[in-house]
Amino acid sequence: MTTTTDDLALSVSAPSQSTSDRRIKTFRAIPSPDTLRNELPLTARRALAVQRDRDEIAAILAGHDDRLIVVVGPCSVHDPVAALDYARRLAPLAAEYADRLKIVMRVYFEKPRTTVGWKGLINDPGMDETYDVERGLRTARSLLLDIIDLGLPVGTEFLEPTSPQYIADAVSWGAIGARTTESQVHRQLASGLSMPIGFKNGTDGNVQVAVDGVNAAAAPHVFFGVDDFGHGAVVETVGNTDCHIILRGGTRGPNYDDASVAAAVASLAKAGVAPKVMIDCSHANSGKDHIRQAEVAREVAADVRASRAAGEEPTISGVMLESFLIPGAQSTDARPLTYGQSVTDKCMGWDPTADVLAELARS
Ligand SMILES: O=C[C@H](O)[C@H](O)COP(=O)(O)O
Ligand SMILES: C=C(OP(=O)(O)O)C(=O)O
Repeated sequence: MTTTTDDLALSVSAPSQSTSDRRIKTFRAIPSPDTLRNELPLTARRALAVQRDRDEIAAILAGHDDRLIVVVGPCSVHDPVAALDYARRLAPLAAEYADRLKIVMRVYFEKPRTTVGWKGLINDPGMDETYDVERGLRTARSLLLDIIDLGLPVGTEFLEPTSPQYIADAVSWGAIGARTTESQVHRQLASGLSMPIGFKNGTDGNVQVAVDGVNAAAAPHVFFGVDDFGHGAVVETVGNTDCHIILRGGTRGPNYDDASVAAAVASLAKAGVAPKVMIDCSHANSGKDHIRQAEVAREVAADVRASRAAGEEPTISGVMLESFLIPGAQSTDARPLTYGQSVTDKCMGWDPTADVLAELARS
């Protein structure tokens, strides 16, 4: 290659200008998934429990088990002590209603934001913008193991495409959120995840994007990822046929009424997907009003009861509730923080949660 006078002039005026990483402040190394999993092992006993729970959830979604899946717990985990305290209250109810409900604790470590905000315990465990992701991953994994030891299956939203490598072995059910349900990256991810996955409808209420997500995740994919040792890798998946949609309402209002559920089932049938739906009683279905969540859950319970009484197989196979020890929500900036209260969306308190679980069990 010949060097021109222009090249020479450029190299003198800007000798070390790189075109890459112009907006990156730092890269910080973190342990590989393999290192963290060895440090906090799932163990054979817990792995058996996770596999049994995944199988039971998949059987409910396939219509082979007529229990109702109930994903219940805080909007987000910020304090592992309070989350474990919640799990200790939930575990006896999960055992008591086990013949009618499959209770899964909502243990959400990654929060998708409408614009900006705290992104969850893995991203910033101190909620102080120190972003100690290594501590976040360790705390998250350790909490999952403790909850499994109480006999509860764990459900979480998968948001970062590489974080599942650190925790997914301990998760029995997963969600792809309303803000990422249309994302190819998340559909590919779901196609390789080992547990049933629910796709939320879009924030605008578009259900078709969730149906498309279920269909896309059922197919095999090849994409960029990270292997167990943290090395860049090409990932090939076999596809995940245990996926379903979650109706969470949208900007035009709730979508858990009979007509909306029937329309969603018709879209699923048209796409050749099993007509199984989970209703999120929170978010746009409750207008983000935590007190309204209980009413939504009661209406869903009545619907399930009515279809059973009519001898029909209910299309609603699950519900989701955002619930914590103390009702409502507080700011992430509050100091001191109120123990057991959400720092993201408003949650139902413990007592109404226990009442709703009893009602769902009766349905
Ligand atoms: O479930 C939690 C929130 O609704 C979601 O993360 C969006 O939060 P935001 O609108 O407060 O950013
Ligand atoms: C972020 C959540 O919900 P959605 O994606 O429906 O907004 C959530 O369930 O925490």
